[in-house]
Amino acid sequence: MRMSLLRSASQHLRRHRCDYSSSSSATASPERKVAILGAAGGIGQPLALLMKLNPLVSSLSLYDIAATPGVAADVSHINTRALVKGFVGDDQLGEALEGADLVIIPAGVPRKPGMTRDDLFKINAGIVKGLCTAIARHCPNALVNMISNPVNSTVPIAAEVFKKAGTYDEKKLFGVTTLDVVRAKTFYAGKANVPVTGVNVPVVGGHAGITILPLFSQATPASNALSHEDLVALTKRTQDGGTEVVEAKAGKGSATLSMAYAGAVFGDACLKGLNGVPDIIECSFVQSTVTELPFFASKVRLGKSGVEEVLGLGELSALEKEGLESLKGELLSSIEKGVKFAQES
Ligand SMILES: NC(=O)C1=CN([C@@H]2O[C@H](COP(=O)(O)OP(=O)(O)OC[C@H]3O[C@@H](n4cnc5c(N)ncnc54)[C@H](O)[C@@H]3O)[C@@H](O)[C@H]2O)C=CC1
Ligand SMILES: O=C([O-])CC(=O)C(=O)O
Repeated sequence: MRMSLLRSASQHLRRHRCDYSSSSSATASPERKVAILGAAGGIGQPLALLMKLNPLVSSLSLYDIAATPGVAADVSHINTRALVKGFVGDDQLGEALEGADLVIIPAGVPRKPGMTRDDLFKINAGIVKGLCTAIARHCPNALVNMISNPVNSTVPIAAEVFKKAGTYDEKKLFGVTTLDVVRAKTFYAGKANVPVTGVNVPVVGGHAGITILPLFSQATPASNALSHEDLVALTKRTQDGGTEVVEAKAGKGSATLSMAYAGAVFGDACLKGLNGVPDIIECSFVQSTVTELPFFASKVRLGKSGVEEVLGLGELSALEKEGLESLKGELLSSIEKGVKFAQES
C-alpha cells in the first residue's frame, strides 16, 4: 500500500514537471539559494516545506516579520539537501536575501469574503515595495516570483522599484499565475472526464477575475464533449477559483495549500531553467509585447537568465477573443495603478 502510494505520487510529480528525480541529482546540481519572504504565513509555511523537498535547492532562507525561527527550525529537521535558516524582522532581511538565486514573495494580507484582490492594494503595495527595495540592494540578480496580491499591480510595482534602483531586468520578474493553470487543469479534467494528470491548459491575461483567461480551445488532450455552455462555465469557475476558496474559508484567508503547490511548481521550473534544463515552459505574468499591455500572462520559456522567450497566444476561439478584449481595460488600469504608486511613493 505504502509503496503504491509513493509510486503514484512520484508519477504525478513527473507529469507535473516537479520531477525531482529526473531534474538532475542532488549532488550534481549547482548550489541554489532560495529565499521565501512571508515564510511564516498560510502560503509561506507549506511552500517552505515543498521547497525543502526540492533537491535543486541547496540553501533555503525563510524570512518573515513574525515567527520565522520556529518555522525554520521545524522545516530544517527534514533530511533533504537544503540547509535552512530563519530570519525575522527588518534588520535580518539583508542577510536573508544575500546571494539568493530565487526570491519567492508570498508576504502580505489575504482576502476576506466580499473583498476583491484590488482591496489588498493599500497594504500589500507598501509591503512589496519595501521587500523589492531590499532585493535590489542585496540580490539584484535573483529571479523574483511575486505571489502577493494584487499580482496585476504588485508586479508593475516591483518593476518600478527595480528601475529606480537601476537593477531592473525584465527577464527576472514573474507574477505567479500557476494556480490559475492548476485550477483550469483540474476543472477541465473533471468536465471533460479525462485523467487530470495528462491535462494541460494555458491561462493568459492577469490574475484577478475576468483578467484570468483560460484557453480551453488549446487544452490537451482536446475534448469534443464540451458544449459552449460548458466552456463558459469552466472559464467562469477558473476566474472565480480564488473567490470560491475565500468564501469556503469564511474569513480565515484565501488559498494557501493549492497556492503553495502552485508556487513550488513554478519555483521548481525557474530553478530548472537556471540550471539549463531545456524546454521548461510555464504561464506567468511578465513584461510582454504579446498584446499592447506592458505586462501580460502567457506561456514563457524559462532559461539560464530567467525568461528566455515570451510565447504568443496561438489561435483563440471566438469566446477567448471576446474575453481577451474585455480584460484589457481592467488589466491596464491595475498595471497603471501599480506604476503610479511606485513612482509617487
Ligand atoms: N498569486 C496567487 O495566485 C495567490 C496569491 N495569494 C496572495 O498571497 C499573499 C499571502 O497570502 P497568505 O499566505 O494566505 O497570507 P498570511 O497572512 O497567512 O501570510 C502572510 C505572511 O506575510 C508576512 N508579512 C507581512 N508583511 C511582511 C513583510 N513586510 N515582510 C515579510 N513578511 C511579511 C506575515 O507576517 C504573514 O506571515 C496574499 O496577498 C494573497 O492574496 C494567495 C493565493 C494565491
Ligand atoms: O483569491 C485570492 O484572494 C487569492 C488568490 O489570488 C487565488 O486564490 O487565486
